[in-house]
Amino acid sequence: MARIFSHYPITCFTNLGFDLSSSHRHLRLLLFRPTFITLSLTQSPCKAWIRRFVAMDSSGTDSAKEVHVGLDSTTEEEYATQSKLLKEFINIPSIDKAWIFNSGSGSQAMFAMSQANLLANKRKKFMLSGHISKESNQSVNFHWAPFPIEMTGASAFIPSPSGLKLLVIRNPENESPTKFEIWNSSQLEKEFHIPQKVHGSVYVDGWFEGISWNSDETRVAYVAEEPSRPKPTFDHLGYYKKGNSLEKDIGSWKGEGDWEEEWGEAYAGKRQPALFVIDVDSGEVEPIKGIPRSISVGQVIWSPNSNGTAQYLVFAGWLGDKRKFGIKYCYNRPCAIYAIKFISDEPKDDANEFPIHNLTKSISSGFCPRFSKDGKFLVFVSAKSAVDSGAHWATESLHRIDWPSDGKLPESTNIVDVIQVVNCPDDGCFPGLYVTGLLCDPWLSDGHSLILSTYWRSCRVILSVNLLSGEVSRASPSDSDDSWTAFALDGDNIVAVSSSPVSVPEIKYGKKVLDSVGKPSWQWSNIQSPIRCSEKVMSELSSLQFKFLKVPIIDVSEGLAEGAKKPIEAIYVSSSKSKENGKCDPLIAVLHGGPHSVSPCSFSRNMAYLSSIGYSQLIVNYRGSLGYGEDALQSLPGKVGSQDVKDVLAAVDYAIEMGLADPSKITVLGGSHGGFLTTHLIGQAPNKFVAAAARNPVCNIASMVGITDIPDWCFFEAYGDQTHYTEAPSPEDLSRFHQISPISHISKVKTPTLFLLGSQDLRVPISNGFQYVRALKEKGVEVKVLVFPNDNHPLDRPQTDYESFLNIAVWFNKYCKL
Ligand SMILES: CC(=O)N[C@@H](C)C(=O)N[C@@H](C)C(=O)O
Repeated sequence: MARIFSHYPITCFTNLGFDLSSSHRHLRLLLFRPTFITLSLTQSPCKAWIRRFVAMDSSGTDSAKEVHVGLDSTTEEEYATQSKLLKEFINIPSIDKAWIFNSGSGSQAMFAMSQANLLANKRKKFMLSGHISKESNQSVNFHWAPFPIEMTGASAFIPSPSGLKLLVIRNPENESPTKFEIWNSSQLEKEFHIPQKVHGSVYVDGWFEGISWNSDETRVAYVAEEPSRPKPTFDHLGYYKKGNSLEKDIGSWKGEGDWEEEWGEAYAGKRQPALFVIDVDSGEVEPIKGIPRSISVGQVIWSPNSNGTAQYLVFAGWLGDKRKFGIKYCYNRPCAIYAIKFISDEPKDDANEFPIHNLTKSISSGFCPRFSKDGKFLVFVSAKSAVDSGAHWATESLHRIDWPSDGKLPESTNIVDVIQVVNCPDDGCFPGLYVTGLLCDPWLSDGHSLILSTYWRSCRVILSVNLLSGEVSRASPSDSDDSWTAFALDGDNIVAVSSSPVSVPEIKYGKKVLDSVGKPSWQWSNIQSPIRCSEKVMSELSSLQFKFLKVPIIDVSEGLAEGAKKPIEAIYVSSSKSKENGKCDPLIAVLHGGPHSVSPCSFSRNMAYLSSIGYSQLIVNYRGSLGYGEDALQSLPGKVGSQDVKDVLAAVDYAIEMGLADPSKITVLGGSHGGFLTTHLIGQAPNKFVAAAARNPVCNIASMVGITDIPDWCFFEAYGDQTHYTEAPSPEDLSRFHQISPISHISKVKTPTLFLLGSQDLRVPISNGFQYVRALKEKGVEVKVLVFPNDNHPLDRPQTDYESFLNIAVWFNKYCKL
């Protein structure tokens, strides 16, 4: 729940959504079904809240505004109406993961899905399974189980390679033990409780996360928080007690001890990721020794278990010895693939540590290791372009190491390039690799081709990559404008999910076929969707359409690399209904963060909701975005606040010229670097936008640099190289940071702006937004601020997400007069 600059909660969420239908004298909060609480506004906390809310909902001083009670009845009515529609969109589930199991009678699919639970402010997790049958006419049918099964409370599900066992991990919310459950096809076989003194929560963050069964299904290797480190203890007199312990003891108290670096945003309070192996029969947990503490371990897998050869644990390791910068969204943190020998029956004492091998010494980044099915190759992704340049994300490469058949690792490994960084893709050609990870088992039956999902311009596509030849071919349909993600393989067939801004995620089944020269392609069939939306949502979506706009760039400055001179891409989403007098709907310019990220052409509940209430969208992938090759991406650093702003303005002007936007009804919305652009645009183009909404925006890099978890980002994006970085910025640095920040254009701003801020944000700390807000208030610009006390950078907890987009809708409606 948000705070609107006050200590009093303003909204009450129910399983029905949000209702603030009150008269001027009473605020009515709708609780579970028939229960209403009527709070008299003469009661002090509520009154104080209303007073502050009004103050921030308008410009200037707050003194005289207190006579009004928060919202007028029309606005309240609007919140009530909007909340009902938004709730229908928010209810749409997501498909998060999938597994395929093969048995004699065909394949069985299991889908992990989730849905917002507003009241609990969590996502409800559930599992839906189905039988895949291939009909004689080549069509494919999924026979779904009648109902999904709720799985809330489970942090991870990891089926064993044979599909006969399922490991369920339940991380605790407090200092309780972590639970490991081993299920067979009909019941719980074993349950182990791993106390905090052994390790903390298992990492299930999609970054360090790695949970891997060995081939004979007797052990699981995984990454978990190392045990708590002992803290200094003081007795009741305050005297230091020798021999620190972890135990709590009446009559003594714990100090804090030495501060330790953490991995920044999203990792606050998380202890160092370390490697463990559990024996699934006895429950015995073995911490893997011999890995220096300077390496944060992640993404562990087992090496092939060939007869008589040594078995290794292979993992990615990030160096965090000197300084840990924020790692979330930051692929530029140096990392390598390591291997350490695992010998289970050796006596485990410290003398028996095995050396750790760095397999990727010759390049600055290696992660996501995967062994080919026959164990001959080890494949991994590299973000060396990001590490070497300093961009937080850049075009990636894919590499291969031939794994020694005798299990003896050589002193130095030969790394073969499979996919190289693409600088300037030819039109319509592969633009380079942009993956966040690989499937657990990405292999086709030929043993040397793998399936992956990557950004390709504004779309996500599925590729097949031949590891031997480096040939890359598109497995998802090349004539589709939707975004496609591979979820699992059923032999050589692909189970995927596709979506677009105007269509909810759908499951697709791609059957591999060979052409006359033996080249594979995939024939795609629709699978009856497990995602059912309300009729209202379906009808709203059916009246929407989208297309790609190719927008010529306006500043072809000298020295610009070839790939940075090409038109940028924007996705235009609009209603397909024809308008009276050919009038345009109001438009939202939608700007992603990063800046080295991308807005893919895929479904977003919130954005679909905004479309359904009558907004067109112009989703701009300005230069610097992923998916367009390295030249375009690297053209932005050193020019942020200028080149990216010009690109967005070019896209908006292009939409106006094409008759797609009414210049008097254009709004702008963005978060983080997208919020940097939003606040830049209202300063640099003060007459262009009638309203703006900024989510955790970067407003002043000069004040952010000292407190963000990624100060290196500030230098890199400001100067375009890594040479200027220092922990102690000079006055010249600060002056440059100020000059390229939205705050330097504050005097020109007039656009009413909504701010959505998370108090726990370590990436763009809340003070950055506040400073800008206060400066706007000082000038009398209309602002509204929602603060989410328990949210960090993404503002994506269900209640926060819901309240944010409800307010964005009402805010934009106010200025676009819908
Ligand atoms: C690298 C990074 O986190 N940059 C932030 C300023 C930002 O824009 N973040 C992106 C990823 C976001 O969308 O939040």
